[in-house]
Amino acid sequence: MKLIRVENYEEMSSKAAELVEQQILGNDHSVLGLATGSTPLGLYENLIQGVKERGISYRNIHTVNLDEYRGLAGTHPNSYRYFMNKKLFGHIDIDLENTHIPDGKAKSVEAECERYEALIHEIGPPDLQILGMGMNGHIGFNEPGTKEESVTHCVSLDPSTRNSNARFFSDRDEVPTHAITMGIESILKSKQILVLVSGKNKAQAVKRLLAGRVSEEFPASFLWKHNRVTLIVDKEAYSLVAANEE
Ligand SMILES: N[C@@H]1[C@@H](O)[C@H](O)[C@@H](COP(=O)(O)O)O[C@@H]1O
Repeated sequence: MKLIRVENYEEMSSKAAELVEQQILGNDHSVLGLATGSTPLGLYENLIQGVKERGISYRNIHTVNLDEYRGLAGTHPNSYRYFMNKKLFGHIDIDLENTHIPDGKAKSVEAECERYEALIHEIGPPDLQILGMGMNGHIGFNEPGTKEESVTHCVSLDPSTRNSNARFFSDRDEVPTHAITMGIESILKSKQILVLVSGKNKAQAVKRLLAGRVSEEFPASFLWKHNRVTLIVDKEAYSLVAANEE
């Protein structure tokens, strides 16, 4: 795992954008794996700037998102489809037809998971997958206990994840109880993975990740099984590791 230590959220976001744009400049037909949550927001702002100021084009780019809440339509303001359209896709020259996110409203969740997993393979595993990390080490919505062999599946969300994501909803009870997520195996198929972690509330998780012990109990630790992972971590998120080094 390649570690890039940066000062703060802004630096993490611009460094990440630099790496994403490098990928696009190297191959303008790249497949990007995208994430939601607060962490990649700064990255997306930088990517939007890249279109306006650096002439980056997404015309031939395809994207696959990691996950979607079960039960929310793409028009729901808390759905990840809505988030992606608002925060990124609506501001860049991407063809929306080339952007993929599981359908939270699909009638049959099993069929939707199968369709989505097949789609990832059809358009190719992402050349570059962006990941955030939950405080309990979840990646996508792969909660502790998820098997390494997991592909796209429906999960019951951990109470801690629902609590933490409640900040996006007007009421905690509105946070969906289930989600569709790419599995650990689906994520590890990506050619390259870029993990972004920022802030004090992730310091414990960064410490656990960098301890290097691979365990189902901490899903992000499976990233040690991939040979092209870059972790960009800011000072606060790295603080507990730094304290140990002193
Ligand atoms: N499903 C998403 C993840 O893809 C995200 O990486 C994580 C961290 O969120 P945040 O970046 O807001 O801390 O939790 C959410 O539940």
